[in-house]
Amino acid sequence: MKQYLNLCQRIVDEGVWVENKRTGTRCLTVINADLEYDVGNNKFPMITTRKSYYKAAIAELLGYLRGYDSAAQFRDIGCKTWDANANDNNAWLNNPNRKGEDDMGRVYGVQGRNWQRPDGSTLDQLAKVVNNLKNGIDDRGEIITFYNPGEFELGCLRPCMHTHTFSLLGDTLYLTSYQRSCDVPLGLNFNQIQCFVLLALVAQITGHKAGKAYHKIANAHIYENQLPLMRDVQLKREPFDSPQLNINPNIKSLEDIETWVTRDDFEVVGYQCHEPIQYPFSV
Ligand SMILES: Nc1nc(=O)c2c([nH]1)NC[C@@H]1CN(c3ccc(C(=O)N[C@@H](CCC(=O)O)C(=O)O)cc3)CN21
Ligand SMILES: O=c1ccn([C@H]2C[C@H](O)[C@@H](COP(=O)(O)O)O2)c(=O)[nH]1
Repeated sequence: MKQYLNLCQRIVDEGVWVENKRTGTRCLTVINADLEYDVGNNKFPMITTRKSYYKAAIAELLGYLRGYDSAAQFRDIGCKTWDANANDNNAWLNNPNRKGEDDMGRVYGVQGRNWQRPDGSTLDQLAKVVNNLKNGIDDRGEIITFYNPGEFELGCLRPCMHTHTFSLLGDTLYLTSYQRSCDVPLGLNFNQIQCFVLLALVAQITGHKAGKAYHKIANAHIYENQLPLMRDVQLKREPFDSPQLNINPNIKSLEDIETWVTRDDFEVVGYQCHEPIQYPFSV
């Protein structure tokens, strides 16, 4: 939690104002942040200086792992975070590739599970990585990337946390995740949880111990309309100790994740937090 607050404070102290055309709201911005999460010792990186809706963050990750392409699918599993980008952004509403209400297009999990090859066949990046890791193989390219510049115009938003690299050292699995753009008050609260859960889940279904998850962010920002709440409210609070995350031990395969796992297979114990803060969201 301290590393999160340090990043927030760094943006407040050293950030530079950058105009943003897509949302029309300028952002206080820093470049480069390195965060790490101790998954092996189950220190769940949930924000404690405000209430964190961790189940929605986990549901969003489950949707990515299943290759969802519609905000309605995300809503059905308990996550409303894609409603605005699918239905309220003018550039996407006017894009002829949008297939109607709730369509997100070829973003995130679509690329992860259904990457299109030039010959028309598709590639399942996640299945390849899980199969290799299950067999103790790390070919130094156990990478899942959602970043497909050739198909940006087919999706509502370019992926933010775009690439995940898994590494095996003996029987311990590590994760390095890359993020190009980070809304620190809103998005990072979700992204920290997702890095942690992605490593914990993949370690569980491939039969390895989880080590650390490393999270590398290029552009980390606070939108101008979020700044007073961050600077004058959230940053004035003292954090509590990290809680722990219990994952249903019956989750044993990628197929389990695809078929029956829900956000209720994840339970946090020992979570103490301050009052909720509702940050404005820029579409
Ligand atoms: N401007 C912006 N920031 C983001 O963080 C973001 C996007 N856009 N677009 C794509 C996804 C959607 N994400 C979101 C969207 C909404 C919340 C949000 O409203 N969170 C609230 C409540 C969540 C709930 O009740 O389930 C929060 O207080 O954390 C979080 C992440 C992350 N991404
Ligand atoms: O997982 C996510 C998804 C999105 N974000 C934030 C980062 C930016 O504030 C916006 C995306 O806007 P771009 O103009 O495409 O950079 O969404 C996030 O923090 N985490």
